[in-house]
Amino acid sequence: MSARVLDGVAIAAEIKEEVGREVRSLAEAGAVPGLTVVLVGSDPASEIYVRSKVKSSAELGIASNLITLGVDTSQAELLGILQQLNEDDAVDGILVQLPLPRHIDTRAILEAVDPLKDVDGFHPVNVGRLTIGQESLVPCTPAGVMQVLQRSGIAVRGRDCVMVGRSDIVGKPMSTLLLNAGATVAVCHKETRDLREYTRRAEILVVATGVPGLITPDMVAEGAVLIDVGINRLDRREDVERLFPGNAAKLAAFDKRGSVLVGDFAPQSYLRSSAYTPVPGGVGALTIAMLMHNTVKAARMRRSLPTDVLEFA
Ligand SMILES: Nc1nc(=O)c2c([nH]1)NC[C@@H]1CN(c3ccc(C(=O)N[C@@H](CCC(=O)O)C(=O)O)cc3)C=[N+]21
Ligand SMILES: [Mg+2]
Repeated sequence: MSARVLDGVAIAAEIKEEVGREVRSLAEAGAVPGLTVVLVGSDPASEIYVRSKVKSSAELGIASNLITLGVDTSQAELLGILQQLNEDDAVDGILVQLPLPRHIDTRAILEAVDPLKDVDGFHPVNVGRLTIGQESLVPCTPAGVMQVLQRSGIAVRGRDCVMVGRSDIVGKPMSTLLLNAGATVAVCHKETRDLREYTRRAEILVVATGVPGLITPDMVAEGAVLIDVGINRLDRREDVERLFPGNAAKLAAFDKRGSVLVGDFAPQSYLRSSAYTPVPGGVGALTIAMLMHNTVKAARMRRSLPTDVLEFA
């Protein structure tokens, strides 16, 4: 069987186009959506992600603002800034880039964001609303996976789905979304005794562990749909050679840049699938598009405008 590549970049572009239209219609009504991203410290990966969030916002006409704070910013200072942003009527979406420095209590910060401005969907109110199937701001990466499935014509209702990874950011909300969509869902994690026994049953297998090459072909059912949420940067050539034996394209990419991005699936496992999301260019590409979508959705919710006019909620 030859597997279909699920093109995250193309799907993200389609969503961004829709969001751009929604931004223009809000702007015409005098309500330009605003997104503020808060970055504490100077982690190089975080800086890249944050810049690309700000750039995408600008492209779509969202008024974005980046607040960068020193690594030694206190929790109290950060809470003060969030309070100002909560009260600022020009701010529809607030995103505090993670990870935060160790001296800051991440949960306390996430809970200080107004749930109506919580475009990451990490506030307990949004987590709870998602769990009971009420309208909410949904975490961007799992929401992006649902869009990939839907826009690729892959049915979820009644299917056997396995989620590997139980993080609050991906695994838990992803399994909730699949469950709410009518799937049978098993959630596996580091303590799972026989991972393969579960993954081999999956018609849709979603993996978000951060372990490059964790899922090998023997763990994949023939014809399964594979969704790779892992983003791992390899910066040793021997690791690339081990995980991608004979893959000239990956090695060439490594030799050009000194590192490559790889997912949690060993590439040979794609050969058994009916469809899969590549890394890069799969699910990761959706994360920012969904952030843009959530910003528009937040802008509408806060003004009591209907959200069912959006392409999806
Ligand atoms: N509060 C918070 N919210 C987040 O949503 C958040 C965060 N903190 N911290 C870091 C992670 C990571 N993240 C990504 C954004 C874009 C790509 C992305 O565009 N990936 C592309 C390109 C990757 C590349 O080439 O570097 C791809 O996978 O194809 C990936 C990952 C958002 N995060
Ligand atoms: Mg996870």
